[in-house]
Amino acid sequence: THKNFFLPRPRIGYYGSACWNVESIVRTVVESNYLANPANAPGILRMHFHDCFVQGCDASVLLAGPNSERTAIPNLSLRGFNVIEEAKTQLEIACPRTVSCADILALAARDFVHLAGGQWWPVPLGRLDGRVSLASNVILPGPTDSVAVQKLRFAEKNLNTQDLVVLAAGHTIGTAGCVVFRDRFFNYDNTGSPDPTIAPSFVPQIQAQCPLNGDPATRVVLDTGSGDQFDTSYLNNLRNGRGLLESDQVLWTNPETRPIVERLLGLRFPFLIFGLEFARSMTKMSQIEIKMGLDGEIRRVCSAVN
Ligand code: HEM
Ligand SMILES: [Ca+2]
Ligand SMILES: [Ca+2]
Repeated sequence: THKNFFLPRPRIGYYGSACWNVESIVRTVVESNYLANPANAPGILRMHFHDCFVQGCDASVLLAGPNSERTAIPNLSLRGFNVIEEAKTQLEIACPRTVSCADILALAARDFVHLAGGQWWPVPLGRLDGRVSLASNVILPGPTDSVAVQKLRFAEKNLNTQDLVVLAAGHTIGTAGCVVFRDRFFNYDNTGSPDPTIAPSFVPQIQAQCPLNGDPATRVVLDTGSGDQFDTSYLNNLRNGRGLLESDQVLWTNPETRPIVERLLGLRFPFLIFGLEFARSMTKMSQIEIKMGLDGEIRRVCSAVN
């Protein structure tokens, strides 16, 4: 509609001489934190997703305090807040009150994906930080959601079915806690048996890592065999019935999403190149409901409003 014409949009090179080295400062902080702990890569990628899906990409997820988004169940296992705060501290020295936490998070997610072996892409900048963060606003797709529900969550953010499949493949890195998927491997939907869509050999493998009497916080890689490489292995695992979450595996069983997985794997024409599509869909996701103009602020610290 005509209204979209006036929506402010972030752009490449937004900070210009106001903070000419913003990208290299973020990159350096990301590199040192990746070396210190590669788990920061999935941590920050997921944090960026959880930020953008709730009140837009405005760093609302970073605000601390009672009833903030951080206290909502899906956000309790977020990690890497220290990385964003470290970059912010350095940027406040180099270019005070200039670079938003929302932009830092978008850049850091891109840099971590690249360091983990994924595609690099340019990130338009100019997001402002939001002033509101409420746990009650946190509505995210869940690990037992059907494709229909996942599609709905993404459509609400103007992301299509291909974006859903491509972005879910962000699960090519990182881990999930046993509590999130254990039922699926022991007692799926109270059937007393595992989910029949799981590859038979995969069942005992996960059962051994997440025994019923074990610690529900134990973490298991989402992409078996390639948990720290940003590659297409996750998609191949779906094809082989080795998706960890139900929300992952249904992307293969569903007749609408499966052809997208096949195209990304080069099994069906027209082929899609995962790295390029991931960059494209991330560029869309990282511009959800951006605040510019009078809508927000540049925080001094990322955990609190000014
Ligand atoms: C499509 C719907 C999605 C669902 C249902 C979903 C669900 C989940 C769940 C349940 C976990 C495990 C959390 C835990 O146990 O700590 C997880 C982890 C993760 N998710 Fe998603 N997710 C979705 C989409 C995405 C998207 C779009 C991205 C990013 C592009 C993403 C990136 C990640 C990453 C990187 C991890 C690993 C986090 C870590 O190791 O710290 N997810 N997701
Ligand atoms: Ca947000
Ligand atoms: Ca992988």
